[in-house]
Amino acid sequence: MKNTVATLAAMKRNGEKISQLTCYDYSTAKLIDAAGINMILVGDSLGMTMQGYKDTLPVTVDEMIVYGRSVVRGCKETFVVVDMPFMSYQISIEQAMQNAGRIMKETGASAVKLEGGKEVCPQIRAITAAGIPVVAHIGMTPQSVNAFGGFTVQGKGEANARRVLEDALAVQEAGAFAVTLECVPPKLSALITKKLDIITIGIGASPECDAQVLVWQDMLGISDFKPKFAKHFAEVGETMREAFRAYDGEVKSGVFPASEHTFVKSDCTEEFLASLDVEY
Ligand SMILES: Nc1nc(=O)c2c([nH]1)NC[C@@H]1CN(c3ccc(C(=O)N[C@@H](CCC(=O)O)C(=O)O)cc3)CN21
Ligand SMILES: CC(C)C(=O)C(=O)O
Ligand SMILES: [Mg+2]
Repeated sequence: MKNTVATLAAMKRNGEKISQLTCYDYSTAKLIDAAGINMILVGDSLGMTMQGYKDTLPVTVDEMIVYGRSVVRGCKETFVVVDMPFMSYQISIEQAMQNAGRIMKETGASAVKLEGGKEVCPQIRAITAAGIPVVAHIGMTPQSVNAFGGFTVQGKGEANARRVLEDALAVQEAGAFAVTLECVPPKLSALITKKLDIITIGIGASPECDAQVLVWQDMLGISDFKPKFAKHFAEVGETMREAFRAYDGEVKSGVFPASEHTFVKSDCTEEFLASLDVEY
């Protein structure tokens, strides 16, 4: 079944959990789509996982579009959300709409996501008014890493908890159809999930959230990144390292390629090859 804003909202109403993974390429998108994952996030975390930056700030709209359209081509049923990168929506409503429009037109995604609470509600209102579904993202918003002084848990203490709840209510009121709660403590994110009609998507949050998201390299043990929430569902990184070592060994020992990996049937006879006498 194709996932849409309507089917996802119905899942929340029926108390069914929603799965989301990040993804940045076509081959992985096909695997995620075939597994029945409801949503993909083409996250600006690609600046770290795919490009090796220390944070997400250098990522551009053009880059999000290249990765985003690759993922969309791999999805038949999964709902694709693309992150708006740092400084592509903060400057003005006009800038936010222009970039959200470009992302939708040039990737074929079904929604955009942007970080922030009350301060980005004018942008959320304008983008949704243009018919573009918006996912908000509150709590630990990685594009503010320099303001936070690190990727640290937000919503600690009563004043911060109140602010996170107010942000959640504000983005819902502004028209977001879902909100990501990143590193928001469990009781607070459970309360937000109860209070909101829109979908809450947890990462390092509560199992009570309507949806959960993880970075795909983290859940497969491929990244060197191990925050508390990054459960490994397989050790694919170790499997890859072993396969690379095996390949290296077989190339160097001459075991690979074997005759079944070569085009034996298309070959010329040895007599003919011996008769070749070509000069430059
Ligand atoms: N590979 C990857 N996975 C992610 O989940 C992810 C990214 N990259 N890049 C963008 C953001 C950054 N994120 C982060 C980064 C670090 C922590 C972290 O180290 N958290 C500490 C808690 C710190 C505290 O106690 O305040 C932890 O121990 O989990 C969490 C989320 C989540 N996102
Ligand atoms: C970690 C998730 C929520 C994200 O925003 C990203 O992958 O960029
Ligand atoms: Mg992001």
